Parts: sequence; C-alpha cells; structure tokens
Amino acid sequence: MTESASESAPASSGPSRQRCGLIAIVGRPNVGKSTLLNALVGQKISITSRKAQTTRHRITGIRTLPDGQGGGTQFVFVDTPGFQTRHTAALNKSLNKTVMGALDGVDLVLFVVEAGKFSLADAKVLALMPKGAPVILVANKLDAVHRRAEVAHWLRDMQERHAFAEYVPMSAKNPQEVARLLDICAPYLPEQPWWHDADDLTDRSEKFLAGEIVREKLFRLTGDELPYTSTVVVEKFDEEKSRQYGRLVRIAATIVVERDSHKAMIIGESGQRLKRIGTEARLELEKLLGCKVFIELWIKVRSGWADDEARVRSFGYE
Ligand SMILES: Nc1nc2c(ncn2[C@@H]2O[C@H](COP(=O)(O)OP(=O)(O)OP(=O)(O)O)[C@@H](O)[C@H]2O)c(=O)[nH]1
Repeated sequence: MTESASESAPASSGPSRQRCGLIAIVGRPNVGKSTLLNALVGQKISITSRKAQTTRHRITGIRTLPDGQGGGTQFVFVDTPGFQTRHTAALNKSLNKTVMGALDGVDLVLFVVEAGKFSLADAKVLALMPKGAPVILVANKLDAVHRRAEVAHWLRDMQERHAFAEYVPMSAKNPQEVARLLDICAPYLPEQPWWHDADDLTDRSEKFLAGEIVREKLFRLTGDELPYTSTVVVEKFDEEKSRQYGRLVRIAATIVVERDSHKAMIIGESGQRLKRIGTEARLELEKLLGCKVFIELWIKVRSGWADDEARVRSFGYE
C-alpha cells in the first residue's frame, strides 16, 4: 500500500534517458537504515548490527538499474548515523553534524521510522529535513506490526507532521517491497548522465571497508557488553604480490576502548574472542577483496576519548 500525496514527481520522459541523483537515508538509531541501504544496493555495504549507533560514517552505496536501451536510473545513497538525543559528548555532536551534512544538496530524502511509531527522537530528526528536497516517509518493519489496521490511522497522523512526498509502509527485509521503493524513488532523481559505472557499489576505499568489517565483528561478538564508543582504526593496509597467493593484503587495525575491563572483554578467555573477531573479519575481507588477507588486531585503552573533541577529530569523525 503506497499512498502518494505528490503531484510534483516529475513524469518519466522516454526509456533511453539516464537519471542520477543523491538520496539520503535518515532516521533515529535502530530503525533499520543500514538494513535498508544494503537491500537497496543489493549487496552488503554498510555495517548492520542489533546494537544501536553502529553507523558512524557517511557511507554511500550505489545501485544502477539500466533499462536496456542506454537509459535507466542510478541511485547514489548516503547513509547517516543515528541521531543521538540523549548524550552530549563530543562524539555525538560530531555525529549530529554529519547527519546535517549528509542532507545538504541531496535530491531526495528517505525518512525512516518504525511503522506505527513516532517518538521524540524521530521528531528531532524530522525537524532537520531540508526545505528544498522531497522527503519520502519509509514506515519500516511493517512485518513486525500485528495490527495492520492501526497503521492506516497512524499514516494519517504522519500527514499532519510533514508534507511527505510519498508514504511507503514496508519491510527492508522484503525484496519485493525494496524493489518497489526504488521504483517510487526513480522519478524524483534529475535527468543527467550517471556519475559511476553501472556495476560500482560504493566509492569507499577498501581500507575503509576493512575497518567497518572489523568493527562489525567486534560488536557482533561482544553483544551488548561493549559501549558504542569503542572504535577501530586501520593502521596499515598494504598490498603485495605473492608467488603463493597472487594478490595479498596485510592489514593491521587497532581497537580503541575506554577501559581495561573492555579490553579484557574483547580479548576473552585465553584470547579466544579476539581470535574469532580476527578470523571472521579475515574471511569476510577475503571474499570482498577476492584475495588472501592477513590481519593483525591490537587493542588500546584510551580513557574518556569520546569526550575529547580533538581526539574525536583525529579518529576521522569530522
Ligand atoms: N522485523 C524487522 N526488523 C528489521 C527490519 N529492518 C531492520 N530490522 C532490524 O532492526 C535492527 C536495526 O537495524 P539497522 O539497519 O542496524 O538500523 P540503523 O537504523 O542503521 O541503526 P544505527 O546504525 O544505530 O543508526 C536490526 O536488528 C535489523 O535486523 C525490518 O524491515 N523488519
């Protein structure tokens, strides 16, 4: 069920034209932005986890749907960090700046909420919507809603809150609904030549993705015990030619935590957990990079770094 409240979606003008534009995906933490981005791009790009606030960097994913006649649409997605409303540490100020930066100059915004819900945190993100760009309401996790009838009522309330261009109740985990969302977005992108090759998925470097993958394994394997202020810095990403393996990549990464107890938690009993984080990251990186990977992980304790603005900048969050 899509309710369209828009007369402004430009009409499609012939099959051989190319469309291309920037789409920001915004919403409070844990509404499913990373899951949606991965589904829209068709391959895992951003890092998802059950833990809130795992997405810290602006990550782009690219999806191109050619029409077979030289035209079609290229969607360039910008994922944004969850909008933090409770904490005021320097790290979170930097995150909020990143959210606003990601909205600047986009052609379309996907404002993601959980279907049937609208909290103060959602309202704070909605207040940041740019005046110029159309905003589509994505009511995600529809599969988790038991009383569907209430969603229709809730959608009417949402119309009062903002003049959304479209209202799309869906589940990021349902491929048909994800494909339909792409169809809904396409007419909002300007007619212009594609910026990237049709098979590009991201403009992020392999080094960046390596850090993201280590971070994902770190959070997945430590569960809720580890605070989200822990981070990963890739110190070394060297490529070599090897007689035995062909291409070979050597990675050294440092996991930065705030306390000795966090360090002990990551290392685990007789080093088992750290070893598993390294092994799982290596296997995934070997698939992604298509070559042999050696990975070395270090842990550093940096007490209070999330409150130190200069240090937040030095870790690359500005
Ligand atoms: N049932 C259901 N769960 C979903 C859906 N989409 C995402 N989730 C789950 O919601 C949780 C959060 O998803 P993420 O994609 O990490 O959320 P996010 O908004 O990127 O979160 P931050 O990185 O904290 O901003 C994960 O456990 C997902 O599996 C959906 O359509 N249905």
